[in-house]
Amino acid sequence: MPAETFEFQVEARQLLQLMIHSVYSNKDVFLRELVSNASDALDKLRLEALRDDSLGADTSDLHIEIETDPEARTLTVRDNGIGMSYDEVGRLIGTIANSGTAEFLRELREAKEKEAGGETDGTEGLIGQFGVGFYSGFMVADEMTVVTRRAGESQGTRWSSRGEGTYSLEKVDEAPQGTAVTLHLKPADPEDQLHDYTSPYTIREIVKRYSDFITWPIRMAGEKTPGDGEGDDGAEPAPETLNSMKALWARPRDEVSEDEYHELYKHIGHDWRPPLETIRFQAEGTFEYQALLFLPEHAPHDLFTRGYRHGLQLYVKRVLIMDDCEALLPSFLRFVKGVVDAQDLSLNVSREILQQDRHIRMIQRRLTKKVLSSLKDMKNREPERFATFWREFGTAVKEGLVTDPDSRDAILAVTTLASTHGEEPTTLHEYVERMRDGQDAIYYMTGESRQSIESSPHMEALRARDIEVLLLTDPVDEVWVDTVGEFEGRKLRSVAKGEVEAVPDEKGEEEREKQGEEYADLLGWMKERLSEEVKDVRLSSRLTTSPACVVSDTDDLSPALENMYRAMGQEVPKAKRILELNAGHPLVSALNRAYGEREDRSGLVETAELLHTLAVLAEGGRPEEPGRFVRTVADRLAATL
Ligand SMILES: Nc1ncnc2c1ncn2[C@@H]1O[C@H](COP(=O)(O)OP(=O)(O)OP(=O)(O)O)[C@@H](O)[C@H]1O
Repeated sequence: MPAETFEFQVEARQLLQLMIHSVYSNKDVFLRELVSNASDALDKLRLEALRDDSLGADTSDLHIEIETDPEARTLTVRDNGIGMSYDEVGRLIGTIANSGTAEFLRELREAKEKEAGGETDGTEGLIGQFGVGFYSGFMVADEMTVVTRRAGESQGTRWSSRGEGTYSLEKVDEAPQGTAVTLHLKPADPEDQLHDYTSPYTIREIVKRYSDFITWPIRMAGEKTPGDGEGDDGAEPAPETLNSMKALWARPRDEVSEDEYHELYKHIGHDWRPPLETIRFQAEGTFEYQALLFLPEHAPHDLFTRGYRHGLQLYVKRVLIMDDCEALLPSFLRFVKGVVDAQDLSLNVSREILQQDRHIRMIQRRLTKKVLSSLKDMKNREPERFATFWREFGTAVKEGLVTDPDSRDAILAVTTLASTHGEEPTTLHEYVERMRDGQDAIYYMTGESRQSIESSPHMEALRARDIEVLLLTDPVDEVWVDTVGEFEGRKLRSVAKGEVEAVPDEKGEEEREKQGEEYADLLGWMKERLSEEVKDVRLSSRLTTSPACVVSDTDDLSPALENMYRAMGQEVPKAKRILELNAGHPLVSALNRAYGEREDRSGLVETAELLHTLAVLAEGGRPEEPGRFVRTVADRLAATL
């Protein structure tokens, strides 16, 4: 079959351009990327062969091979791993399958826009910290060729491109199992950090620096020593293994450098940035295992989508037996990357069995504890770094308050929340320490944003009495405050639910009683008139400036929670709310007066309804009939002119 020419997908073309005209200072990392792909391909083959005996693949000597040819100026990275079928090559190499890459391009565009807008945050730094897999080969090569054959298939595929918008694909008969990527190297240019990648010395250095931990042998053909005479220079010198293949988690701690951990993280986490935190852990005794965990610095964009692939790599005595093993960590820690290497598990254990396994559950508990205690340490020692972590992953961690009662206290110890106390977030413990004498509850309010909560009428009384309120804006906050209920013996109370007693005030109480009598008739009448919308109308102890607000009964779901359950497909009856009036507001006192003086109260019905709608609007809700509300207000305003 003749070679066919195809165009790269638009994003892939953008990326190629970026690579070719790269201002990327460290070009050496292309080799790390190709070796990382080769290592993944070997892992995949071994896992597939383990599951499927009929695969017909050769797994006898899985390895990576680097071959250089100084005369032809080529470098080849070859593996005898899973390989790719004809269709896969087109799909995986011609397009950008990796969401992280698409995200990178988006960030890059934004940085460029900023740059154009005169902001200094340039693109150079961003490119400088990025590795983009296969395409990074074009930083050092003006042509790349891939010859690959998928394990178990008979025909191979040849892909080649000069990185200029098109690539060619053809089927080939003779191809060894696995993948060989050949780079036709650009001339070396040390000034541009373009080293001579045909030099064994350079290759040795780069592999040692970036890929030493790779668990497969990375071999390089031995250097031919100049023949010392006739006949003996034809023998192939033995290949040299460049990496130690030593699992980092099995090496003594003081022998592993920070950089080595970071390189491993980039490989398994498919991230181009170093991790925020590295956590090492070792369990001895009857069930031995080692764990090496990483907390990323940035949340992936799909962290909250259903199909998010998470989990750690599970090794048994240095052999990877499962990728994305979800059973090792609870779902609220799904962003954690890393490796667990256990001594006594069966090599072909299935996911289903793992979910039930007692030892795995034990590992999960220990790892969860360890991650949470590391977070507490980070919070105490490096508050800024912790703030970065919490901004990215706090929402996910708070899910654990609901789903994992055993971890609740440890999560509460690091949960930081916005509060009216100041700009800095606070823990619940710090809140309790600041509580005023006589204050018996921890007050919070949920809403869409800090601003909308702060301007809500529910906050007025607490502000007047100088009581701190937690400002909760994550949807998950609605749920955990309900589940957790109390902290250090203090109830968590919504300022938008039930009666707010803030600091009991004797004089206020007396006055309220007297007012209650004065308003009793109006309140009864309004309750009847508005019975479709509210279950009660009462005077408020929480308003100082707004005329009215709506609140929920202590045990009712808040409107946001109702909506959340509905969005999840659950049937929830609409809980009627309570309308509270501010007797100190001229509109309310005038309405009471008019109510007492007038025989015909039909004109007052509209005012009662308006008051209710204003209360709904004030907390960010929507009137039932916005059009009617607008007409009524407009008519009333017109009448005042
Ligand atoms: N040596 C190889 N053997 C088999 N498949 C490969 C090989 N190299 C690349 N691929 C396939 O091509 C895909 C794209 O590779 P690329 O390096 O561009 O991105 P990636 O490895 O998925 O992401 P990242 O580089 O961020 O880890 C890989 O996911 C893999 O499926």
